Amino acid sequence: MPDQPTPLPYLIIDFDSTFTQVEGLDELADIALENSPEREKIVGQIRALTDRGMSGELGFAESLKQRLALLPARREHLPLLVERLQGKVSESIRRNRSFFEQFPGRVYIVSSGFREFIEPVVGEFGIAPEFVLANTFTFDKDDHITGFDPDNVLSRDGGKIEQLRRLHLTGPVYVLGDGYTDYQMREAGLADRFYAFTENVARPAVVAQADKVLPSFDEFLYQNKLPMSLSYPKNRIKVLLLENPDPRAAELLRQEGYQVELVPGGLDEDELVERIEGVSLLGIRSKTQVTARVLEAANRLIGIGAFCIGTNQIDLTECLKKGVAVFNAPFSNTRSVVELALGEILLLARRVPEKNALMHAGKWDKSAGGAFEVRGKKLGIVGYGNIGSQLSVVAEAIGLQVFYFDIAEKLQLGNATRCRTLAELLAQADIVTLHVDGRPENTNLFGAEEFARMKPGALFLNNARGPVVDVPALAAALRSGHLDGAAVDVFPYEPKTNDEPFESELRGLPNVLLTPHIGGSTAEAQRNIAEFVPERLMQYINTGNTQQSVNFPNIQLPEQAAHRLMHIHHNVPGVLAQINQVLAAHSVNILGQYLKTNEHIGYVITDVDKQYEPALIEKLREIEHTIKFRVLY
Ligand SMILES: NC(=O)C1=CN([C@@H]2O[C@H](COP(=O)(O)OP(=O)(O)OC[C@H]3O[C@@H](n4cnc5c(N)ncnc54)[C@H](O)[C@@H]3O)[C@@H](O)[C@H]2O)C=CC1
Ligand SMILES: O=C(O)CCC(=O)C(=O)O
Repeated sequence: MPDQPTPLPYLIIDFDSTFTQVEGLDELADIALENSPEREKIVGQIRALTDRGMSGELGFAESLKQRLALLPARREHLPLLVERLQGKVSESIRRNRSFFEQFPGRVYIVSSGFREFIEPVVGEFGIAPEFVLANTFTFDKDDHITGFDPDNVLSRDGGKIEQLRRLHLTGPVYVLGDGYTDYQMREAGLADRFYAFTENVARPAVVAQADKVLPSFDEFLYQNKLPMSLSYPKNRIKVLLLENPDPRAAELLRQEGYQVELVPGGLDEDELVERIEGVSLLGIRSKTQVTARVLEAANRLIGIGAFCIGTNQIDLTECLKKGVAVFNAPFSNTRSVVELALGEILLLARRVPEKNALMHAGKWDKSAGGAFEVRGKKLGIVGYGNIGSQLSVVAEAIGLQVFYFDIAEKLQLGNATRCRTLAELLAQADIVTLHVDGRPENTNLFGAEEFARMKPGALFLNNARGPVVDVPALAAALRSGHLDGAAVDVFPYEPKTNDEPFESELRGLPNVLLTPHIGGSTAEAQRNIAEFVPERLMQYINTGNTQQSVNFPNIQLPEQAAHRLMHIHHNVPGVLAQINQVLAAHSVNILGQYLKTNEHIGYVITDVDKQYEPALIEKLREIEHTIKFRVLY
């Protein structure tokens, strides 16, 4: 946050759809009509009248009169309404409650809504009744709401203007609101600025008149260098999402208040270099290469979300050196890949790819030649991680004997047999399936030599990564008849978009199933990923939690009523000591401190007393070997 607070101007804040997320009268109608068959219809009519009044399409007094005529509400409904509105205070206003408490006497609520429900809601924020200027209801002897007090200036057209005039405020006056009547105070020359508040509703006619548009109250505080609960407004955080992750991802990130931009398909290095400036969070899938050059151009990048398992497309070490945390979805699509592999094994064993092609060409070839049951056959799994081991379990359930080879020590599941070398596995497996990761050392893990070691007539599957297999060698093994079939989902080069043609030596070979990298492309997997990855990114931004980051030291942090400072530095001796010296020199009390390092960086989270001088932040930033420093809250 900028550190020099300016004197607070008078703030005139609207209530309905600004201070709260909703319109009070719409909610009152909803409550009053709870058991009425007409509820939906009447609430809809009231909403439409509210909108027409707010956008300036219908005179305000007329809109209010027509709404109240439709409203069958009673005094007893008001406490219910207040309770509902207290739960619907705008998010950014709610989180900055202490701001309102700090500046009594500077904030007025000027509303054409009703005092009966506004006062108790804003009162919780320290705004006293004399700073609430609003209409009042009239009631009949049976406590039905009959209308509004016509002597109240706010019930008339131009009422807010007259009300503000009567306040005789001296000094700058800023108006924050979502409606045309809020803008009119500025138009009448009574306010210095009109801020269109769009967190809940953005009315084009109102936005067009605004001096500034506020997607959140944090943005107002930030622009005016006023104290705020967040260190940085969320609406300033730009997210770039590539390769079409499930729409739920953008929805969650937008709900958080971030600006989200979507680019269908992937971007090549040059294109990404051009687009990455100003981006705080980048979301990709398996295609986009995040290289050192891209990271060099990424001047604001904080985190990368890989909406997939594999992260070999990202230069993880360079990310570390730039202080960029990377998160993936390590098991959201595991089951989908396993199901595809199992299906492929069964189809290849029955030569379905070949029979299917013949049938489509009008050829009836009923024969058992080359077809076999998988029961009792040996399945060799190379890479016994999440996918490999899950496949092991389901493959055993249909009678396959499982053998596996992994470079790491792995828990043996069910009756699976561990092979000590790849050669041992290849010599006995009837079907070989790859589930290794795409680390550079795995490039061409399978070439002519490995295929030659496989049993004649064996089947081969690659659902892992394209570069792991030497495709010309695989094609040769299939053409020669040494291998009986293959299923391949991943390729050394994959088209960037669905419009680009697919080229491969494997095209046209019999009993070869080719799929366009869809191992994880199921509704379930994509939805799981779209929830998992944004959650990790948001947690990192909000709390510094790096649990499950693929490159950062993993720290799971407790919640603390404090200021939280995040410091990422090159892993050299003495940085923690320097941080603590700076804190001590500013008499700041440390409430909690968490440090983890890896070979490249040190990651320190420090929770400190609420009170500190802005100069402290500058000093922490200046510490030698600092890569990134952020005040989280
Ligand atoms: N086709 C698709 O759409 C999808 C493909 N994948 C690919 O599948 C890979 C595996 O996924 P998970 O099982 O979740 O990863 P994982 O990290 O849990 O398992 C990978 C295993 O391979 C082992 N390994 C690495 N190199 C090896 C080698 N040379 N020889 C033997 N073992 C080796 C590792 O020790 C590890 O146990 C991912 O990295 C990704 O590349 C993942 C999801 C979808
Ligand atoms: O669905 C994708 O884009 C990639 C899936 C994949 O290969 C992975 O999760 O690693």
